[in-house]
Order: sequence, then C-alpha cells, then structure tokens
Amino acid sequence: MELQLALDLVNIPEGIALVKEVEPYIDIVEIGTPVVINEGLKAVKEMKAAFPNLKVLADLKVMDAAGYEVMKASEAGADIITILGAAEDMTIKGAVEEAKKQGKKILVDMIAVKNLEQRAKEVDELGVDYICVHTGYDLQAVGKNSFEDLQTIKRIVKNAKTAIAGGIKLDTLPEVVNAQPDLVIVGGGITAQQDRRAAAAEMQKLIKQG
Ligand SMILES: O=C(CO)[C@H](O)[C@H](O)COP(=O)(O)O
Repeated sequence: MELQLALDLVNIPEGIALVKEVEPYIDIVEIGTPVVINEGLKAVKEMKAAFPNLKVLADLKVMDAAGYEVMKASEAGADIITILGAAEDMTIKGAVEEAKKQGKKILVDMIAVKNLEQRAKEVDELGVDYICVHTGYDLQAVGKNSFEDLQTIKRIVKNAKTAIAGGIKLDTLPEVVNAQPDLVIVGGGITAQQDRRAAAAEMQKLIKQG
C-alpha cells in the first residue's frame, strides 16, 4: 500500500517546501488539478526536478484528446497521469497506449461515475494501471465519502490496482487501510494539519502496519 500526497492549494515554491517536510513518509506526490490550472505542467517539471526519487502524479483529469495530454505530461516528467472514468473508452485506450509508449502509468478517477460497478469492470478491461474511487470537495462538503465505493471496486477490479481519494484524515485512515487499497491519496489530511510531518509519519505508520 502506497501513500500519495495531493497538493491542491499551493503554488510551486509552496508545494516544494511542503514536500520537503514530509518526503520520507510519502511515495507519490500529486500535482493537483488546481495547481495544474494555475501553474501548468511546469509544476510537474519542477517537482520532479526537486524530488527525482518520488513518483509524480499529474492530476489532469483528462476527458478528451488523451494521447496528446498524456504525452505532454509525460514529457514534463509525470510518472502517473489521471483520466476520468466517465471519458469514452477510446479516450481511455488512447491514454493507455500513449502511457505505455512513454513508460508511464494511468490512474482512472471514478469521480461522479454513477454506475460504479459496471464502469469499473469496463475500465478494468482497458489496461489501465489504477482505478480510484474519489469523493470530490463538493460532495465531501455534504458529508459523503468513498469508503463503500472502495469495497465495491475491491470486489470488481481484477487487473488494475485500486486507489481511494477524498477527505481521508488520520481518524478515518484505519477504515480505509482495512479495505486494503493499493494506493491511499491524502490532501488536506496532511497539508491542512498544524504538524504536517507528524501527520504524514503517522499515516505512513498505519499504512505500513495495514
Ligand atoms: O483530486 C482532488 C480534488 O479533486 C484531491 O487532490 C483529492 O480529493 C485529495 O485531496 P483531499 O484529501 O484534500 O480530499
């Protein structure tokens, strides 16, 4: 089980400073969608240059023209690129094909997918590397989480690795770890804490015990 730190509400220097605090405790650093919007793929490039030993995920949430977007993110140094589960099959296939060419991985974000069981089964047959259940900020705000959805994909997905994102904090991490996803994605559960290093260290400990 790996731990991914999601950076959403920072600029590039703030992001690099934050990762310096928690580097020993994380496996992957995510350049979140808002950071890509604000800073472009330069954020991926600078993060990879600063932390060559960490994997960098570019949270592009690709919906179309995947071959081109995966190529550009790969050129910037991303190791993993996200695409939406709601995208067309041919778009997801294009992402997988380009990622293979570039030696990169594709994570499918199932945010807002209504028929999770069926879509997870379909996406799992397209050769993607990760399938991630995700409760976005808007649904977190009305008390939702993805813990049940994680159980669903754990049952359905046979080929890809499983992942979960959305509002995971130290107190909810044990429930997540119990379900044994391959990847746990945490943003505010680390970045919004007073002692980020301690939060990341404690999370890594729980994940390693899991
Ligand atoms: O992709 C995202 C939002 O769309 C976030 O990066 C993801 O939800 C993790 O952040 P948090 O733990 O703060 O919810």
